[in-house]
Amino acid sequence: MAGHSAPATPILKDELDIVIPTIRNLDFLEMWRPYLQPYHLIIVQDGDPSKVIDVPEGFDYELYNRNDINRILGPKASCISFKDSACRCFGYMVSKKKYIFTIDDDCFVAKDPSGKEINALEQHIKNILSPSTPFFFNTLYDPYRAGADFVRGYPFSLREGAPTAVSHGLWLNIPDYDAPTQLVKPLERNTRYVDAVLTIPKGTLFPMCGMNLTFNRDLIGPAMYFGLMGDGQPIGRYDDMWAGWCTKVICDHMGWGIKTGLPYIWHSKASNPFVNLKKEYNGIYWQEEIIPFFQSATLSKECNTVQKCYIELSKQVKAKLGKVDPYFTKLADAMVTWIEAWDELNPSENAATELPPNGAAPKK
Ligand SMILES: O=c1ccn([C@@H]2O[C@H](COP(=O)(O)OP(=O)(O)O[C@H]3O[C@@H](CO)[C@H](O)[C@H]3O)[C@@H](O)[C@H]2O)c(=O)[nH]1
Ligand SMILES: [Mn+2]
Repeated sequence: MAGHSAPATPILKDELDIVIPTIRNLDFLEMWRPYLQPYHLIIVQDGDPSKVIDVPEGFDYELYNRNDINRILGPKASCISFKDSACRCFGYMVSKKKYIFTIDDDCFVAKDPSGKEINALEQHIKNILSPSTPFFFNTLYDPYRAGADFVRGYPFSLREGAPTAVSHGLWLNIPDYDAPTQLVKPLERNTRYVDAVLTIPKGTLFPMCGMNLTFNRDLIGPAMYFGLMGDGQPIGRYDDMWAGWCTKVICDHMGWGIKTGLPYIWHSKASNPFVNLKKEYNGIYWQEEIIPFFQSATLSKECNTVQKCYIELSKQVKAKLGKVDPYFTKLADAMVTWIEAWDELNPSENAATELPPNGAAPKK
């Protein structure tokens, strides 16, 4: 019949997995159904493995609980956190897809100022498929976005941009504040919708939040280790931060970009600030040492794969942060275990992205 074309295949349908850590339930997926149903879900069930997590009808998924993680990784399961959202990184490891979108189970579809629902995954895909500009700041924000461009004075030699490794989305309603800020501003809600996507400049760290995040797994997957947190650990709620700091140092070294801004999700649930303070206390104190460590971290040109960069970083963590607290020695060892487990589960990807001899950013 004229005029009727087959429904368009959702972009990256077979190249992207959606990773969801959960200790609750997955009812939130009902609101996301129009946007996420075509994609494969990897659900990482935290906490009691005997609890049954119901997945809404019609979603294509695989679900892993702690028994599965222990069975699949054996002793290497020690690097995967228990009773902390950091467990989500197991989903990154078992995925076989090029891209990952990870979202928390208390994040819902937000609306833009016009009242239109935001398809967060669609915006993440636009971000991750278009280049970044880490080497020279474009004052009109994302130059690759329709209706924008590079401004006068922007070097033409840099307008090809760099491969985008990470797309970091934001949150309306409950902002991702630390416990002290939550305690002094319990009623604060983020109502400000900023219509922008920015590349985080090379040499600048940022606080990566894991609740609305997409990354190119083929490029940066091995660096996305959400560090040892939760049960048995002296720190919590710094898993995504740790991954973000390692990832940014490695992206800067490899010549890749990280974007932040659109898309927004609606974050519905404020976790308990007092519980969070107990989890975060050491992190708030230690980060005054951690940040200078990452700001001064250097990687040699022999570090031409993400795995090699990560192992080198783990050695520096042990040497320099091990003095701050024995936890960092344990974390450095867990970083190595993570890479060993990653390479064991992803043997074909071991020939990871290597920087060509001239050091130019690899094309992927
Ligand atoms: O022990 C746990 C606790 C939670 N989860 C799952 O992880 C996400 C985030 O949990 P929650 O929404 O309760 O926590 P927030 O404080 O809002 O999360 C922010 O802090 C980061 C934690 O490091 C998180 O990425 C940020 O968004 C939910 O899906 C819980 O079900 C868990 O698996 N295990
Ligand atoms: Mn939350």
